[in-house]
Amino acid sequence: MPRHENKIVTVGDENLTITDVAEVARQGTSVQLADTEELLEQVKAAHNYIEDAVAQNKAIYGVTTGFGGMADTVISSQEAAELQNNLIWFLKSGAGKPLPLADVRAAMLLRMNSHLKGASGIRLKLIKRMATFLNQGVTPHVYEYGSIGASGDLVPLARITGALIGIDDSFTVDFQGQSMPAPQALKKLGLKPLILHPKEGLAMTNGTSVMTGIAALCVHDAQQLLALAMGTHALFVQGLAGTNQSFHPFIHDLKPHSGQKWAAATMLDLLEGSVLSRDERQEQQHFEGENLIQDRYSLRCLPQYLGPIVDGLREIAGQIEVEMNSVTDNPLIDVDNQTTYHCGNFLGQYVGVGMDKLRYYLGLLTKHLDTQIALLVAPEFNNGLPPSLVGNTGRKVNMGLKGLQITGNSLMPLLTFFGNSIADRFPTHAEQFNQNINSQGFASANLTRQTISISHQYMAVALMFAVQGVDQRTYKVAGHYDARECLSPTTEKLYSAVRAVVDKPPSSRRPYIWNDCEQSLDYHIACIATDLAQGGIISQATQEMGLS
Ligand SMILES: O=C(O)/C=C/c1ccncc1
Repeated sequence: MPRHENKIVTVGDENLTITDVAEVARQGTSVQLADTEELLEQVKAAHNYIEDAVAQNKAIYGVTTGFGGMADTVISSQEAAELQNNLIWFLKSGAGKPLPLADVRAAMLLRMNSHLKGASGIRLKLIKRMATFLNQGVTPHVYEYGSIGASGDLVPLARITGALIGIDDSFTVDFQGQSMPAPQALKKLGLKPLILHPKEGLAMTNGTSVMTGIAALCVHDAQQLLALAMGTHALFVQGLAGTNQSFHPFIHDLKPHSGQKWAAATMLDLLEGSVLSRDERQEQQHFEGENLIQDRYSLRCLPQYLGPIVDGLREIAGQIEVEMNSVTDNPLIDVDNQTTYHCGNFLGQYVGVGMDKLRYYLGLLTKHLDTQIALLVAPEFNNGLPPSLVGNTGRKVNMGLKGLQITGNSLMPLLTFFGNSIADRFPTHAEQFNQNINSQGFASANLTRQTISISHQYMAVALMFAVQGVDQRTYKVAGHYDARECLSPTTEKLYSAVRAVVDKPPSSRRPYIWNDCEQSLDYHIACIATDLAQGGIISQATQEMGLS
């Protein structure tokens, strides 16, 4: 994992952002606890409240009672610690493949953050242990199935907790790339195994941190995909010799949805200075009836189509940030009033519904790109480009980007399929009817992670079409194939980044794809998709373009 040497994310005093989560989870940025006296006192006071309550045999759910549908069982103060340690055992029931390490890191960061609000009754020692794991690159192995997102992510968080305390060798971790039993990892870190105190097992496991961690990373990636889609559309408009007139502010001030206005203004900026698209902000260019006087809907209605996606994504990002900075266990301890509240903040409904919507938006986003590709390959609609964007038309056996389009066509329906919701499909009898309503937030976040990965593959295909399209439009306009000279200066950055990633420098003599047999398109897709997944050269370009 590349380390962000200079940055440290402080946890506990301010709200964490989605960027903070992405940096800690993926780039190895270090974390530190805010050392505000008041904050740390609050955490200690909540734990003391629990210790006192147990000593006095007070009835508190999950502390001196059994769990969930067995909350009618009385637990004595002598058994109160064992109850918590046993919780980790009965929840050791995950299934499937391991979750990506970055997702588990995100989860640990968010669990720390939640506990530092001082309403959970957990020892500072345990919270600090999560920081140590994050900073030392030690990540518990967690399974990808096992949470219904109702009493939070009980099963995945139990794996994390068991590893943090080193309860048994069957709880394993990744220690800087090496798999090992958690107790061995603790030894290497100079830490001793811990026994959970009353409430601590519940405080650790009863929360939305895993699904929210995954969701935060998905939102981060989706924002990047939206930025990239904008840049790619701007290349498509240029490849198709489209107009910028439909993005004129006059139009969008008359239907002023914020996402629509943003999309229109962004397209105008992206196309500024292009000699490939038609600049018709003032008036219509020369028209002789050889083509439609206005562009087809996928170009002309671009802001109206993308607007709800832009606004929707913004809303989801806001909700995920609130969830990230929330306390999500039960019961919650009110130190000031020396009392506890039974509640259900662990229900991950905002994550479930938000991630359902996010996948739906990703499906819509790709469907639109697929439509532009369909225009680009059809001589009837592409304003004079060769069929399937064949490079060397003199070589009759060349079929151009036919296979590439089919690959894109195989991915797009998958993405709209994944746009189906899961939050509305829940097990009706979960946990003795106690968790009889549940969010499926974890499943929804996991499905979204898969959708993001397919979207990266799709986006690679779209970018390859965009590059070939603008090269061929350049030839029509300027008699050579080096699109850098004709593109708007902003979109030139994206174009050049793609050419760099596939290691095919632009040339005035040939477009990106000339003869079919001269490159492996599957290899190019893989190079671009990997660059996108890693936030590489192409993401840097969208940042320089002011898109992300
Ligand atoms: O009802 C709750 O608040 C929690 C339920 C639960 C069930 C199983 N394990 C841990 C917590």
